[in-house]
Amino acid sequence: MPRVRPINPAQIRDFEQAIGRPLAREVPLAPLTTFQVGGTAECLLETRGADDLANAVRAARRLDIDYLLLGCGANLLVGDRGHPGLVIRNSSGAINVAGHRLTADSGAIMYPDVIDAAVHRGLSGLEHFVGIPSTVGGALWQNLHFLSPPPERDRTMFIAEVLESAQLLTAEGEYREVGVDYFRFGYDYSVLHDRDDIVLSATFALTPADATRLREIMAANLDWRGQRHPPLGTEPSAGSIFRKIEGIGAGRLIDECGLKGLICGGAQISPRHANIIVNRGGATAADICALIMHAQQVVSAETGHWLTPEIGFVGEFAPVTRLPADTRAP
Ligand SMILES: NC(=O)C1=CN([C@@H]2O[C@H](COP(=O)(O)OP(=O)(O)OC[C@H]3O[C@@H](n4cnc5c(N)ncnc54)[C@H](OP(=O)(O)O)[C@@H]3O)[C@@H](O)[C@H]2O)C=CC1
Ligand SMILES: C=C(O[C@H]1[C@H](O)[C@@H](CO)O[C@H](OP(=O)(O)OP(=O)(O)OC[C@H]2O[C@@H](n3ccc(=O)[nH]c3=O)[C@H](O)[C@@H]2O)[C@@H]1NC(C)=O)C(=O)O
Repeated sequence: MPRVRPINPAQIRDFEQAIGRPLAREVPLAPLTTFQVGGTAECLLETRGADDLANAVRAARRLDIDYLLLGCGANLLVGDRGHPGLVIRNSSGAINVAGHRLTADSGAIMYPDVIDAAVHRGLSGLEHFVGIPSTVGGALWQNLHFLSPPPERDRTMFIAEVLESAQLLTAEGEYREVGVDYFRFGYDYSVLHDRDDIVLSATFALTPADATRLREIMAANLDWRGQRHPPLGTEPSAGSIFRKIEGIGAGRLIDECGLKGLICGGAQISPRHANIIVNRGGATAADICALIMHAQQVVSAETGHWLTPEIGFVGEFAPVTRLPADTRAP
């Protein structure tokens, strides 16, 4: 992973001048991620709307500042040495509904804010993604997905299916409205993985439906997740650590290798779902990396499958010094 170049005093001064307000300094990033892990951001800006986000990104690019665009921090592990550049926290959260179309800023929170706004008006298409931490921008980046409603639960539903258009600040610095094809969506993939485009807002084309039925689907999906995944409120995590292995299951492989419950410092392979690592309190990024590497080595040796991380690693990492102990806890 490329090193983050520290932001220098001249860049800070010029950036503050460009956006017209001071940056927050030495901001702990752990509380801004669902893992609750990681060091500090040298500088942090909270955006105040889609225009503000675009201005901030344009200024960072013009001044050659290394920046991280942070949504809910739900799919990231921040290194213990933090981010020595600029973190732009996307807090642009406007949501508008007109007819069956919902338009939201990219920093709007999918659940509860965006999903509730749709369901409240009896609009179907987003209710499947209840309980998954994500901003609208993060949802497009990873093609947010969940299983189709019960009783069938026979396919995976993707946010791409209801996306109509999005406003981007492109890698080339242009403002552009694009349709769904632009994103080349796949499983856990969009073109945003390979291009430095920034999503400013998105419009979803939804379908009128009975709000009671939508709420039933939401309740069933929350129940499904509650039974299988460790609760985020008490067991912080970043969801699935490793990419899906179609037809086999990354979680199943780790489970079959007997690694559930394995502890390293404050981190643990969840006893509930083997593809999720939880922060039991005081976990460091190094603890989590040690468990990731250990699971990769054991699963490779025992099954021949190589587990590829699905989460993003951001900032600067300290070396892994502590190895997983063969202690298990429920
Ligand atoms: N199914 C599940 O149970 C879970 C799913 N997830 C998924 O993880 C994602 C988490 O979203 P979120 O917390 O908001 O994202 P994060 O804050 O975790 O950011 C992840 C990456 O998304 C990219 N990104 C975020 N916002 C934008 C934007 N406006 N424009 C372009 N790229 C952007 C950035 O990539 P870059 O650095 O390349 O610019 C960033 O590094 C969701 O897609 C969610 O589906 C997470 C946990 C559980
Ligand atoms: C949690 C995430 O997404 C989830 C998403 O919520 C659900 C529902 O759509 O489907 C996927 O979970 P999953 O549990 O099916 O994925 P895997 O970890 O590969 O597990 C596959 C299968 O292995 C089995 N399994 C799982 C865990 C375990 O401890 N033991 C076990 O045997 C289960 O039968 C499971 O169904 C997504 N995970 C991945 C890696 O794609 C995330 O992206 O962070």
